[in-house]
Amino acid sequence: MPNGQVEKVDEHEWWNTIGQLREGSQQELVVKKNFGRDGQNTLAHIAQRHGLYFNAYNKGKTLVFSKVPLPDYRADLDERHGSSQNEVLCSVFVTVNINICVFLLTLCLNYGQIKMSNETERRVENLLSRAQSNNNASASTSTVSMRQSLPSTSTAVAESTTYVDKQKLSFQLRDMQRSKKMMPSARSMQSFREKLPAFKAREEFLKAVAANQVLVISGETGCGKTTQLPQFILEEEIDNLRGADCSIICTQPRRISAISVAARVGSERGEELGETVGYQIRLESKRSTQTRLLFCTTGVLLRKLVQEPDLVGVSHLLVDEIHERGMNEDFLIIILRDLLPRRPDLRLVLMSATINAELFSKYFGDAPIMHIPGFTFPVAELFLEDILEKTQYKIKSERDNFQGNSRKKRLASVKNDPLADVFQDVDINKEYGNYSITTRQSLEAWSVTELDLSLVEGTIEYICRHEGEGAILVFLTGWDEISKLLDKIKGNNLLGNSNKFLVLPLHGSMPTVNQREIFDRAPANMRKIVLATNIAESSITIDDVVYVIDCGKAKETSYDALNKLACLLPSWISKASAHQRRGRAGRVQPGVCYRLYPKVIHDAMPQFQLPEILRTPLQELCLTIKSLQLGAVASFLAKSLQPPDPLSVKNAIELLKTIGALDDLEELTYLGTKFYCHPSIVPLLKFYCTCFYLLLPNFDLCRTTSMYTTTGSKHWKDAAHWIRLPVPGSCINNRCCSCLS
Ligand SMILES: Nc1ncnc2c1ncn2[C@@H]1O[C@H](COP(=O)(O)OP(=O)(O)OP(=O)(O)O)[C@@H](O)[C@H]1O
Repeated sequence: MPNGQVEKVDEHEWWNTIGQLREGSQQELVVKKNFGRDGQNTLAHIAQRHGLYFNAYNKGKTLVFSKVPLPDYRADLDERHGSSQNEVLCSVFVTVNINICVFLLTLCLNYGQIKMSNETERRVENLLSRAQSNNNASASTSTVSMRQSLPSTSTAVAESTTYVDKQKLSFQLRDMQRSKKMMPSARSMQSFREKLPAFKAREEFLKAVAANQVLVISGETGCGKTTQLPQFILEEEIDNLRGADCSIICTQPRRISAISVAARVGSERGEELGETVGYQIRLESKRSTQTRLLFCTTGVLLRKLVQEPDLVGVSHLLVDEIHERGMNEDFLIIILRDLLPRRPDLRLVLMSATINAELFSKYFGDAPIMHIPGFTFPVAELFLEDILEKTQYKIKSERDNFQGNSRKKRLASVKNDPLADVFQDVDINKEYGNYSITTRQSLEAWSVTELDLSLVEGTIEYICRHEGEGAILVFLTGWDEISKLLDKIKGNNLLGNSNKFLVLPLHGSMPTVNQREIFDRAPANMRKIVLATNIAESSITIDDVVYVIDCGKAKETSYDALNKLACLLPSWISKASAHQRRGRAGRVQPGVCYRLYPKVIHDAMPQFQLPEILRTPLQELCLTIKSLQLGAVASFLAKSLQPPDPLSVKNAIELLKTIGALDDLEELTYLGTKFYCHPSIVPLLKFYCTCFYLLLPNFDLCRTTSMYTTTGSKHWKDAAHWIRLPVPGSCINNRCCSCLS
C-alpha cells in the first residue's frame, strides 16, 4: 500500500480480532496500518468497549492494543529510531518550556475537580515525571518523543482534552460508586442483593454479555432480573473505568415499572434518583449528565430510534418483559435485529419469563440463553371453591335456579369462550364432593362472563377480618370495575372506615404522580388496598403487599372478524399472567393469592397470550407503523417474530388508501396522521368528525389512547384512525371522537 493511503476499518472484523486479544494470553497487539483519524477513533472505541488500552504511534501508522496502559511514546515502535537525519534536536530551553506547558495544561484540566482519585494523581505524576525525564534526556541525545507527544493542531488538543476529561469522569464515577457502597444503607442492601438468585449468576452473566452481542435471559419471578442485571453491567463498567463511555438503557413495558425500578436501583446504590440511575417516560424524566443507566418505556425508545436509528452512544440495551409480546416490544425487536450489524459493539440483552425464551433466541440467530431460577417467599393459592368455603359467600344466580342443567344451558349460550366450555363439562357434585352444599350451589350459580364485585368485596372483607397484616392488591379489568368497587367499599360497614383503610385505584390513564402513591406505605394501623388493572402485573414490587386477589381477566384488544371491529373486552388471562399476578405477593414476605375462579379454569388457561400484533386490527397496526415512521408496512411486518398473513396486510393497506388515511405512496394523510390538539379545539375536531360522519356514516375516528393529564391540563394525543362501525354512529369501544367529551 502506498505510504499515506488510508485503509477502511471493518468494524465487525476488528471487534472480533480485538476481542481475541482480550481472551488470549498475549499482552498486546501491534498493527502497522494507517486507518486515518476516524479509523483510529473507531478502533479506540472498540478497544475501550473490550476493556483494553489503545494508542497510536508514528503519526498513526502504528497502532497498539494492550491489556495494560500505554505510554505516549514507545522507542521500540519508533520508525526513526537510529536514523539521525529525521531527528529533531531541541534545546534544553525549548524542552523546559514544553514541559511547563504540559504542567500548566494538566493543572488547568484538574482545576474544579472535587476530589482526585489516587489513580488520577498517579497519572498526573507520571505525566510530569515523564516530562522531567524527557527534559533530562533532551539535554544529551534524542528528543524525538517531544515531537511525538506535542499536539500539532488544535483538533489534537481538543481530542486529548476530551480523552482526559473522560478518564477523569470514569475515575470520578468509580470513586463515587466505591464510597457509596461503603455507606451503611447500601451495605444492608448489598447483603439483601447477594441473596437473590441473580447474584449467583453475576459473573456468568457479565462474561456472556462481553462475549455475545445478543443474550436471552430467562428468569423466573423474583430472581432479580429487572433490578439486578442492568445494575451488574453498570457496576462492572464503572469499576473497570469505562463509566464515562457506558450508557445502558433498560426498557420497561409500562411507565409505572420504569419509575419504580429506577427508584429501587438508585436506592440499592445509595443514590438519589437521577444520579447514575434515572428514568424517562413520556413527558417526564429524571436524569442528569451523570446518568449511565436509564430505565424508559419501550415507547420512548421506539421514538428515540426514529430520531437516532443507530442509537449512537448507547453501549448496552436491555429489553425487559419481552415475553409479554406487546406491540411496541415486537416492533422494537424487529428494529433492533436490523440495527445489530451496524452497531457490532452494542450489547443487547432480552429478558423474559421462562416461557418463550427459545423463540427469541432463534429470532436472533440462536443467541445464547441463560436461565436464572426464581426466588419468592411461599405464596399460598386459594381458588374460587376454597374462597367460597372459607368466606361462606353465596353467589346468587340471576334465575335463582341451582339445577345442574340450567348452569349448562347458561354456559352453552356463552360464545367464543373455550374456558366456559371447560366449566360447562364439570360435574359440580362429583368434582366438588368434598365441599359444602353452599359452596356447590354457589359454583352452580357462578358466572363465567360477569365479575361478581360483591364477591371481590366479600373476599377483601374476609382478609381484613380474619387474616394478618399486609396490603391487598386486587386485579380487575378496567376503570369501570375499579370505580364500582370503590363505591362498594365506601358503602361497606367495615371497609368504608377511612381511618382504617387506605383504598387506592391504579389505572394506566391516571397521572404518574397518583400511580406512584401505591408504593407509599400506609400510615400505622391502616391497611392499604390497591385496586389495579394488569398494569401492576409485572416488574413492580409493592413491598407491603401480602394478599393478591386475582379476578382472572384483563381487557385486551381483540378483533371481531365478523363485524370487522376492534374490541377492547375483558378476556381470560394466560397462565403466565396468572403466575405474574401471584408473584406480586411473596416478594418481601410470605403471601396468599386468592383466585376468584375455579382451579379447573386456571388449569385450562392458555400458557401465554397471543401477541398483541396478532390481536390488533391490521388497519390500526398499519397506522401505528406509519406514525412511528418504521417504513413500508408490509416489509416491516414480514420481519416480525410471528408475521400476520401478508394478504390481510395488503388488504388493510388498500382499505386505508380507499378511506384516505394513506395516500398512494402509502404515506399518512392528514386524516390518518397524528392529531395533537388542545382541549380548546376539541369542539372543532368534533365538528370536523361530524362532517366526515355525514359523508361516510359507517366510519368513525378512533384513538389508540384517549387522554392523559399533565400539569393539570388535558391533551388529546396519539394516532387517530378510522374504524368501520357495524351500525352507523355506534362505537362499542367508547373511544370514538363522538364519545370523547
Ligand atoms: N421496591 C422494592 N422494595 C422492596 N424489595 C424490592 C423492591 N424491588 C425489588 N425488590 C426485591 O428484589 C426482588 C427482585 O426484584 P426484581 O424486580 O428484580 O425481580 P424480577 O426477577 O424482575 O421479577 P419479576 O419478573 O417478577 O418482576 C424482589 O422479589 C424483591 O424481593
